[in-house]
Amino acid sequence: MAATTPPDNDILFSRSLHHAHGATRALGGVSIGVGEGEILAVTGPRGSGKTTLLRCLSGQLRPDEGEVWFNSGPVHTLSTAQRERLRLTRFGWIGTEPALLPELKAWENAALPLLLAGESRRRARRVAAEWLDRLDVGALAKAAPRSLTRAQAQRVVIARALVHGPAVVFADEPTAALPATEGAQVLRTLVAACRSHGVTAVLASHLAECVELADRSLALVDGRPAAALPAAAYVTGASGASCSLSV
Ligand SMILES: Nc1ncnc2c1ncn2[C@@H]1O[C@H](COP(=O)(O)OP(=O)(O)OP(=O)(O)O)[C@@H](O)[C@H]1O
Repeated sequence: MAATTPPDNDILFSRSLHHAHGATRALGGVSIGVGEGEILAVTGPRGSGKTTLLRCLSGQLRPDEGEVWFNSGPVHTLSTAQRERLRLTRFGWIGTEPALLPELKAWENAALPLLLAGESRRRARRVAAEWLDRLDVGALAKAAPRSLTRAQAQRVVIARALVHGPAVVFADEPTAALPATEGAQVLRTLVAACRSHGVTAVLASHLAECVELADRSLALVDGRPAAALPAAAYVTGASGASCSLSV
């Protein structure tokens, strides 16, 4: 049966996502729509399925069942190579650990998506330097990753996730490996950068501040939206809007 296309106003959309890692169920049916330029916080306790959801939405993982749509095109039916290309050109990814290539300088790490896309080194360096400036680590452009603090390195990772003008950025607990104060600052910088450039963001985070900064939030429990939980356990965003979701 042909899949029905998702609503036009959602840049990212999933329908009834199910996924298991071996015998462990990670997602038990998650349907969600994210509008262009929206910031969505995904919350939930350890093991609730946040990482698996972000990996399915970003095309890293093909769900066992269900659909993922980006820009009205199906992601779940793409080949591995097509999904890799989509990730490289239209998405940005920020993991928990600030993973940088140790043999490259900070600016080269930040410029990687542009260099891989065949941009000239000169232009890639200029654009990467602009992003490092915006993220308050411009002075560290020539630094080796080993000389950076974890918070500085994560800012370089954020620059790398945004440097190629992605449509959607996914961040999986981007501040969990950072000291609390620095983590909150990095999160605020990330959200501000997405907002000022109209980038849609899906942020998994345990920080209450993430929910406050986001437009909407989705709480997961055992791989399912926690819509049935009491209001106090299901926090909505600053706008007061809860996420459009169904199971
Ligand atoms: N590679 C894997 N192999 C086996 N089980 C896995 C794997 N990855 C995740 N799981 C299990 O799937 C469930 C969902 O995990 P997931 O990492 O998506 O949740 P999470 O909310 O991101 O958790 P955390 O906050 O700890 O990162 C958990 O029960 C987890 O143990």
